[in-house]
Amino acid sequence: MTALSINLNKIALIRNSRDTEYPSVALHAARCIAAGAHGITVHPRPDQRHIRADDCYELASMLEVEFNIEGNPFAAPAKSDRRGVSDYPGFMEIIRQTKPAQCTLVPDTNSQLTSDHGFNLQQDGERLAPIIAELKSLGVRVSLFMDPDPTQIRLAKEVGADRIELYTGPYADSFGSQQQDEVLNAFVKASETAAEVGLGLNAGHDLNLHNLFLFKNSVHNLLEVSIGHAFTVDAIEMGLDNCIKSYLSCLR
Ligand SMILES: CC(=O)[C@@H](O)[C@H](O)COP(=O)(O)O
Ligand SMILES: NCC(=O)COP(=O)(O)O
Repeated sequence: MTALSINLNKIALIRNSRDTEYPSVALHAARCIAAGAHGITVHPRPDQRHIRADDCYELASMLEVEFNIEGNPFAAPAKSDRRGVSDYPGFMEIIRQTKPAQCTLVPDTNSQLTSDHGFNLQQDGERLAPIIAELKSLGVRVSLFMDPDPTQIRLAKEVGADRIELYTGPYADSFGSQQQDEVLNAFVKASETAAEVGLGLNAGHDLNLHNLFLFKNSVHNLLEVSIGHAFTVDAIEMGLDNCIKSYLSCLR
């Protein structure tokens, strides 16, 4: 069965909209796990718009399920602009302090609204290699956020990744349109390439209750999906327990 990892970015976004600790990211993580989630994902960005470094430390101290921290490995330390909120220590420092089960490296710039592309390893592979080596020396599984490009996926193996996470935004955008099958086929071929070179396969971004079942049953050997944006809204509408059950039913 494909593992369901719940991304808590949007819970943190709601919390950060006031000077309060409610909703608690850690408590929400515990509720998701009690309802059946297999793992928790967070994406600390330098502006700490949602997930903060302190959230990562708290989650790392309590989670007994897979913890996946996503982010730009080249993101440098940044001063906090909020009273009472710790500075952002740099992405790699967060990983060194937390040693999560998995780290998903994402090529986001600080100003991006959201993640919207995978790595270009012809451009970034050389400077990623030592980072990947350090992560693996910490005992952290390394996943690279990738577009469904077989050439790039082969390079992901060469630079030492354990897995790739396919960026599923284009699939979600095409879902239900005339372009759906063509776009989905690119992801199927990418999954075949990952399997061929011995990379584990994760996927995420804009997956939801409408498009998840087809994706999961089309690609090969999907080990994990990380879902947050749509999940958060669905949970408001359906209730958390029913929502987790509905997403899990798409993954069986
Ligand atoms: C890498 C990815 O696609 C998402 O995991 C990312 O966390 C989305 O970030 P925002 O929640 O900041 O849009
Ligand atoms: N890696 C994808 C993720 O963690 C959540 O993406 P989304 O469901 O918030 O689009």
